[in-house]
Amino acid sequence: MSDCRLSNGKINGSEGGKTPFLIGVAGGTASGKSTVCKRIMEKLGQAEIDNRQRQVVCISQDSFYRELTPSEIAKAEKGQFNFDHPDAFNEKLIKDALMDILAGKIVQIPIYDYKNHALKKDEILTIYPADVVLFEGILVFYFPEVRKLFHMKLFVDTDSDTRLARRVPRDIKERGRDLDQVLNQYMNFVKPAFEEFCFPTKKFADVIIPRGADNHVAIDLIVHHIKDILHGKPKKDNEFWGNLPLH
Ligand SMILES: Nc1ncnc2c1ncn2[C@@H]1O[C@H](COP(=O)(O)OP(=O)(O)O)[C@@H](O)[C@H]1O
Ligand SMILES: Nc1ccn([C@@H]2O[C@H](COP(=O)(O)O)[C@@H](O)[C@H]2O)c(=O)n1
Repeated sequence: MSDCRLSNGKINGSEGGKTPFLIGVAGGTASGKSTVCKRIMEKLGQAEIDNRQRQVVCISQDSFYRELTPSEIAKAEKGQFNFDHPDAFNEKLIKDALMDILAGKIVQIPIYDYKNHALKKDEILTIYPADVVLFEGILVFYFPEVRKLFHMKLFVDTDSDTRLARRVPRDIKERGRDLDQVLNQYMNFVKPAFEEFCFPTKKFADVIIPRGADNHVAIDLIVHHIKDILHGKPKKDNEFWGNLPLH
């Protein structure tokens, strides 16, 4: 394996492995994107499998937040930085990583630390060549150059009250925030950016999943489709799905 280190510490190595089926999973904050991906992996019996042996892996777009300047970090600590704007992400690194994954290379992805608004220094996720790669995040369909890389696009469509009701306790318990900070950030940045940048990308989805992980029918259908791919059935775009929302 030959390695090259990218600017955010990612190391990409050429393995000449298989080209995975790349699935994008978009949706608003706390819509259930990660939970949907987890359910898909569980139903495929992939959740407990060693990273190296996995046929299905999941990557978060949050691993590609760009590094902040000290003054931006100071703003972020007060809930005054816009993490929901496309400029908060490093589009080039997203594209490079996905292209490397599609080329069957071993790719190392940093893990994001929401408490410090930065990538973790001591933790990295190694993505070995897999059959299916899920890439989830609020703006995974926003950048055209990234969007065109997906073989299949899912949009998790959960109503905004439910999303806010989930985000508040999650950000307080898991992301080190207080109530005022979460609500101010939501009203000033998260909600307007969802309307301007995330929601309009729903039209690019092949499959819309209302209610997220509660939608067992949609998840079962997606899993069925992935199993067909893993068992070598042809993987043509929209072969099965058309452009139907799965109500
Ligand atoms: N169907 C569900 N029912 C109840 N809680 C849920 C459901 N889906 C997700 N959650 C919870 O909501 C929060 C956000 O879910 P998550 O999957 O992390 O969303 P996202 O990845 O879109 O931000 C988490 O605390 C998760 O446990
Ligand atoms: N330092 C950060 C980075 C991101 N966020 C928020 O995370 C949301 C995206 O993650 P989801 O799991 O909710 O999809 C996004 O809405 C950002 O506002 C943050 O608060 N702090």
